[in-house]
Amino acid sequence: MSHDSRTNTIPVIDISQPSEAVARQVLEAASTQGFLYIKNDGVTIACKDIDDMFKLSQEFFATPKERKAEYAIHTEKAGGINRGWVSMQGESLDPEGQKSLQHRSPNPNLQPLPHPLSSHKDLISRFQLSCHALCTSILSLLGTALQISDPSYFASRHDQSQGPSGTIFRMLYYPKTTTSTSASPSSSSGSGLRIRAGAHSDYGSITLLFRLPGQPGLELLTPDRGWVAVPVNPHPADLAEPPILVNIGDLLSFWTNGMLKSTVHRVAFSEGGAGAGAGGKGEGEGEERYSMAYFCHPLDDVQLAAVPSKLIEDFADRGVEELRMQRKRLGLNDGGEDGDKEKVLTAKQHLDRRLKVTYGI
Ligand SMILES: O=C(O)CCC(=O)C(=O)O
Ligand SMILES: [Fe+2]
Repeated sequence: MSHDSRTNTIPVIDISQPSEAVARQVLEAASTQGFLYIKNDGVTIACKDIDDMFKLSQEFFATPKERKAEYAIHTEKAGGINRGWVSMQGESLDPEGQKSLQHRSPNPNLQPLPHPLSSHKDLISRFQLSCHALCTSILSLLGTALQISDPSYFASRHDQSQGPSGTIFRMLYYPKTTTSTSASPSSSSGSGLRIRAGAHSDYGSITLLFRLPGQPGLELLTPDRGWVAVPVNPHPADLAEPPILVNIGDLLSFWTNGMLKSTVHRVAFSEGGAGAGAGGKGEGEGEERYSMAYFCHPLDDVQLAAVPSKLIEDFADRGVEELRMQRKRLGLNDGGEDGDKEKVLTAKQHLDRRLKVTYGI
């Protein structure tokens, strides 16, 4: 498996005019690669808000470490479990330096936020709500394409006005690495590759990922071609704005008998430059990197029973082995620690299991 500039064929889908044909395109990508791009129409999520959020993130991560540490993850000041500032090596999937701030989301009454975020609550709320609106559109298209009798089956179970959920918005910063960290055996592949976020799949239903042109590094694991780079903008000549990258998380995979794919991905930089350089003109310079991820989760008490869709029922036999492997990879016993194979988990129980594996809490 070599690290090179092979790209993949993740489609860019325009969902601004939703139709059954568009829904089928979304399902096709979600059930094969587990990744798709949504053309950024600038309406659901304002381009200026994305730019302003990145500027805010850069300002935040530039503040002194002691200031950020006051809002450390899981502390009361930062809003409790799975909220707050994560420094280097705070996560098990984080071998060489990724820093992040986790927001409970979307929430107009934002958790206590550190400077300078505390002065930009309107922007942060608006951005998170617009992310959620995009997730809702994607979930509705999936419901349509799966021919569920209620096409809003997924979307309504993610209606955040109906109760708490595990939805998290995360601002990420990968600092420039130093010589000493690059020598670390856990983080270097020995082939000039630095792993900045270890191989993992996401916990939730769907994730929206925002990256900056010139800062690639994301790779997904394909069954036939190994690690493949995911460019920030796959068609820079046609798309003035990078499309929004969407990936399916574990939960939507479990929920659909493995029909939708929760694909393993990582962030890796080659020595002397970020990413595999596969993302178009100007990419591959510098090692510092910022990204933002919106991890959309269903309401805590949603039961993750198989979705009432003929397509999913028909898929059940094929998905069995895949789901078994996925549970194993995630450190989840078959049926859970309580050994109850048939038990239907709620979204919260599922998230708690993943957090336990990641943070040991
Ligand atoms: O920074 C990135 O591009 C991806 C981060 C990621 O995969 C995650 O936080 O789950
Ligand atoms: Fe991820």
